[in-house]
Amino acid sequence: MTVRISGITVTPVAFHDPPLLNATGVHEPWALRGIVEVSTDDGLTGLGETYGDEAHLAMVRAAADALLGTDPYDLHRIGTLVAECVGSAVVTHQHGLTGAGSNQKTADGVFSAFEVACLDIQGKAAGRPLVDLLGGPVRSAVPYSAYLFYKWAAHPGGPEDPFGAALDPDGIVAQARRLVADYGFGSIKLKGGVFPPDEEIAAVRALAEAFPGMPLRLDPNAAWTPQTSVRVADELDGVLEYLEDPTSGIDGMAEVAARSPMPLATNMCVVTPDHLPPAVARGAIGVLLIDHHYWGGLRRSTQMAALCRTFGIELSMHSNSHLGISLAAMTHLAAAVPNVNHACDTHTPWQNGQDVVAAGALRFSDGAVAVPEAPGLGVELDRDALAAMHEQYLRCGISRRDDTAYMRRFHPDYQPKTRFW
Ligand SMILES: O=C([O-])C(=O)C[C@H](O)[C@@H](O)C(=O)[O-]
Ligand SMILES: [Mg+2]
Repeated sequence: MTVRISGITVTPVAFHDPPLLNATGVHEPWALRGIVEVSTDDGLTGLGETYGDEAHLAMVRAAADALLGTDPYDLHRIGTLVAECVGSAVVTHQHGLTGAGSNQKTADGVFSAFEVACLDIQGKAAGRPLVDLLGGPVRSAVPYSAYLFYKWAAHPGGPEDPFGAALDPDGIVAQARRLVADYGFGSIKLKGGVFPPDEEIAAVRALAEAFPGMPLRLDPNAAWTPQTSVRVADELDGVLEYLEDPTSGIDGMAEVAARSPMPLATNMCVVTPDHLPPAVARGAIGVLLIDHHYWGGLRRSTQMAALCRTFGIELSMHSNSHLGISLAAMTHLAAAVPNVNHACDTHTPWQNGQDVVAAGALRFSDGAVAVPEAPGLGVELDRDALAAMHEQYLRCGISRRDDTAYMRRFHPDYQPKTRFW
């Protein structure tokens, strides 16, 4: 029986984002995403979620046109058509928090949204949850970590958000208490690279005291030199389960890893398959934070996971600001991969209930999300919410995430922090 893709819509959306601080600046008041709906001539629709920056969306739209008439089971052909559309283009995320841009990463990022939607269709056609297309579940619920951010109480000129300020160890511990109480998280990640390393060490120590025995991570997004990274690693020996991207580049990470008491993790220096051989050869990383949005979808992520297992690299999962389609995809993926042995990152709490998917399919219990059992991704679009968030996109005045430019509106001399301390 032949099935063909008969329609694809790409809808940019915007949702409120708190003023979360990182090594490149501060989150703008709106986070952008692209929602992809792929429909087939036999009446099924699959969902995908991707980045919302204009340049990326232009490529997603161009690829969407090229995919009409293709078979949603023929993911190799879809990959080829996407690569042809992308050509030699390189789209980079201005914030740089997910490492350098490349042509491969650009094509993989466009492909991913369609791959997830096609797998959603395949699952619906088979009457099976998506996880079954990835080899079946090795866990019935996926643990996520409390993702802490230093933050302002409010966007300048705006109302205070429900999370309040977190600018010192007390604020960070209070934020952690709130997230752990509300979601039941059993691991904690602090986004660092905001304050001098000693202040962030103090915050991690305060977390260790407040949550004895809880796995902790610190991620300064390469804000430190290798020398500083080694010092911080030494000071936090026995406190961190892993240290994420303390410095930049495979060489820099390898230099730190050789002297660090805990494993180093990355979502910055290994971001396409060609980075893995040198990272393995140099012993640069112990944990990879996989992210299907830029690793070319869910199946390619499972292939990377298998490679990592071969080389003794453990897995966690990376997250940018996202909505429920992504959370569902991340949950199916992590449920199907045996060596996701650390709680995954998610920005979900920072959405504060905003979503394009109907409530109910994705719930946190004891810090974990149960794998949806309905066919495909197991989530349905809330069309009213989608329309409202699209309106927000049209009115928000942001078409590309730029944490540095936003920070400079309030601190004109601000410099992003790469190997700064
Ligand atoms: O390195 C990471 O874990 C991230 O890139 C996560 C996010 O991009 C986070 O840093 C953010 O949104 O500010
Ligand atoms: Mg990171």
